[in-house]
Amino acid sequence: MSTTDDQAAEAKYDYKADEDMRTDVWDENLHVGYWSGPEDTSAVEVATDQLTDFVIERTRIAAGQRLLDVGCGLGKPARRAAERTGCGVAGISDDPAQVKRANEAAEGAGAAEQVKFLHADAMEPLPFGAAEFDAAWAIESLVHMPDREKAFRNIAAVLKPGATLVATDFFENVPLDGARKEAVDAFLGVASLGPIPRLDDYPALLRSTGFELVEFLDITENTHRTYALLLQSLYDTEKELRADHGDAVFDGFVKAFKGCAESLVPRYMLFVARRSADS
Ligand SMILES: C[S@@+](CC[C@H](N)C(=O)[O-])C[C@H]1O[C@@H](n2cnc3c(N)ncnc32)[C@H](O)[C@@H]1O
Repeated sequence: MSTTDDQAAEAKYDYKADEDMRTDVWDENLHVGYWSGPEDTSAVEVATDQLTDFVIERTRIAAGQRLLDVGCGLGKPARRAAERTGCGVAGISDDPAQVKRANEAAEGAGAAEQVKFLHADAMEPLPFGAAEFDAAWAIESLVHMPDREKAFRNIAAVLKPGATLVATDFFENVPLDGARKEAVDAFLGVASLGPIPRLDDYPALLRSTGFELVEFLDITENTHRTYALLLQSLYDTEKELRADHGDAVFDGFVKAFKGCAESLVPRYMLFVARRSADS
């Protein structure tokens, strides 16, 4: 290592400034992969689509219905939902550059009529009418938001009563200490993520924001291979990454992904919730 661990831990990667690092190291799906078990050896682009498919199935969205994608990234999951189900999708991101890229990609795929992306912040009331959507999802975006309660209230306001919300999120089931705490702190710190919620708090959080929890799945073991693969990918492109982003950022990522790969943290969930009829 060319910097100390302390310097690496302090190095902050500018999450929004550089989309290309994430797509070069990983995929245009900006989320973890899903592997059905040890025998599933799918490559990253397949495994990340497998996670998207897992989410799509649970939205129960159908042709002609409208899906809200909260934290749409580069729009690959939304395009897949539209293609597989025939639904219309409105995606939002608080990053205008992402929105532009997502709309260009939808246009390129001939899906611009069916899939549209807008610049909007989920911490503010959303730019849609009441009860406009049949379903919503938030794939790995909640961990970027300072206040999940606000996000859920804003989403609830634009969903039909009985509509489905599916989300993936990180969580903590037991207080972390030692190597596991260090690994999670490094992971959150390197990309300014957090906070990570406690599992016990989740059902009440949903209830108080207009949802009922329908299904909860701990998919940590199905998704955790992500960190070892990310680490491998960092090493594969080490020279370019060090040149483009500096040693401190590179070393910070290595530390974070290595710690996670070795400690089975952070835990990762998928939940399905139903918009309450009376809120
Ligand atoms: C890890 S990426 C996931 C992107 C996409 N869901 C996917 O799976 O490919 C997180 C996304 O959440 C978005 N995001 C973070 N905070 C947000 C906020 N307050 N409002 C809207 N989008 C937000 C980011 O801009 C980014 O698009």
